[in-house]
Amino acid sequence: DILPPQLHHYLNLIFSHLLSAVHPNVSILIEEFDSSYNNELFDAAQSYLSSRCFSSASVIRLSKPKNSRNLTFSMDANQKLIDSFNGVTVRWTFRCIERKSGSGYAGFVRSQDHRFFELSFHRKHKDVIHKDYLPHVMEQAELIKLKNRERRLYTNRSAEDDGRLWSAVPFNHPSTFDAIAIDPSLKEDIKADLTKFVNRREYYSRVGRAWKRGYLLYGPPGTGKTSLIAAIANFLEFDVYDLELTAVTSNSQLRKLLISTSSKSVIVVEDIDCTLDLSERKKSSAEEEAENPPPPPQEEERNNRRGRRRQSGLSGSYSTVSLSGVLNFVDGLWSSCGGERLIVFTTNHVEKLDPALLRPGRMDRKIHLSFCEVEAFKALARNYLCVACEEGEEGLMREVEELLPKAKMTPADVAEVFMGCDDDAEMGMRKVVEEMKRRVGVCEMEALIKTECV
Ligand SMILES: Nc1ncnc2c1ncn2[C@@H]1O[C@H](COP(=O)(O)OP(=O)(O)OP(=O)(O)O)[C@@H](O)[C@H]1O
Repeated sequence: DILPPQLHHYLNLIFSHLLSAVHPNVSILIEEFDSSYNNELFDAAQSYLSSRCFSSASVIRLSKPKNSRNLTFSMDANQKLIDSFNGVTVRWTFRCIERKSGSGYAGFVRSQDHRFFELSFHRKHKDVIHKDYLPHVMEQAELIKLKNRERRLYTNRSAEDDGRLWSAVPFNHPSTFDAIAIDPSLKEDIKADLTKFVNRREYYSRVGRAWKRGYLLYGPPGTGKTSLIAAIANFLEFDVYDLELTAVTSNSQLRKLLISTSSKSVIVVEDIDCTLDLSERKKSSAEEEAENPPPPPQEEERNNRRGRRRQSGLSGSYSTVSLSGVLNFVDGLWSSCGGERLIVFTTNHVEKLDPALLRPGRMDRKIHLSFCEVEAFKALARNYLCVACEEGEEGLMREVEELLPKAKMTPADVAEVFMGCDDDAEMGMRKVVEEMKRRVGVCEMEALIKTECV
């Protein structure tokens, strides 16, 4: 207190010079989680170092994620790795500290371990590290990611168990547009729509809209809704996020889930009518918000518990997410982080859905998938039996054409019959005609009983 400020300043300078002479190195800590979300720099460092650790580290962890094509190298705890960049030498250390109790986010218990990288270098290189080296690490990691890119299927169903928002497995669904049996013109129309969508980055930015598109697929079970989603993801080479609304405990958790999705992804909510309570669907979202203001923290926690109970099947099966939460999701405010996303809802009962959900801008395309028609049948016969219906099996094909409209067979029903006949095309066609006749017979019998009752 008695020293004049100028002297203070000089003494400080002298001490810091002395300190840097004794401890010339500084460290940057890069933690796995940044408050609530995955720290992208940690992920980048992990990818970057995995490419280097094979040649430099003395102990390496090697793993092969289930169904993945690639091997993953990673550093063991407290393992050190020396890297150099433009003549600057840096030292990376991987640290893993076991936590006593997990601290949660969004109601989850996070992984018990506190994992982070420690990057050490001489303090005179601070600027190079900050301005050049770290961007270089991010860039290299991006290249590695592109090279090893494996599309992933994310789900929030069991993610809670390992403390994450989403758990992921490689996405290897074999469905393609070639294998999907739907009206050929509808197929071409969907492909053109998707291609146009992914090529319109500039357009969406110019008109000030989130770069997202909403599809609703509706129709009876077994008409190919799930198969079409997989075909779309394969066509666009997008990841898939399978969002189970009944496992989402609140609107705020829904937001967190959506914000953590990556660009170039398809976000799927299957059977939306079964997962969202639409009993008050005639209310506008504003009315609903007025009636259900955001709950106080204790209430939110109660809702979370209720959500967990629902998940475990103890009470009902609907999500605690409200219609307005889902409408906000479809409106895409959360996707302000950029990047294209396709949102797909499926339902077997389109009539149960709130008109607010269906309006253009929310659901841009409504695609009806229905019972098997002639073109779809021919496509299935080609795929499953290698039969070109135009040439062979003409007699049976004529019967199929006659019976198909009355038999109400879904593509799944037809595929099931064909699957049972291995590669025997004639048997496949005969069996499918028999099945159609049986169904038409049942329909006629039911109609007869109905008229007799009347
Ligand atoms: N249009 C189709 N083209 C080719 N295969 C189909 C088609 N529809 C159904 N299938 C076959 O039937 C199986 C079930 O279809 P899928 O699960 O896609 O139907 P869905 O409409 O999603 O049914 P649900 O409403 O019960 O979920 C698929 O594995 C696929 O082999």
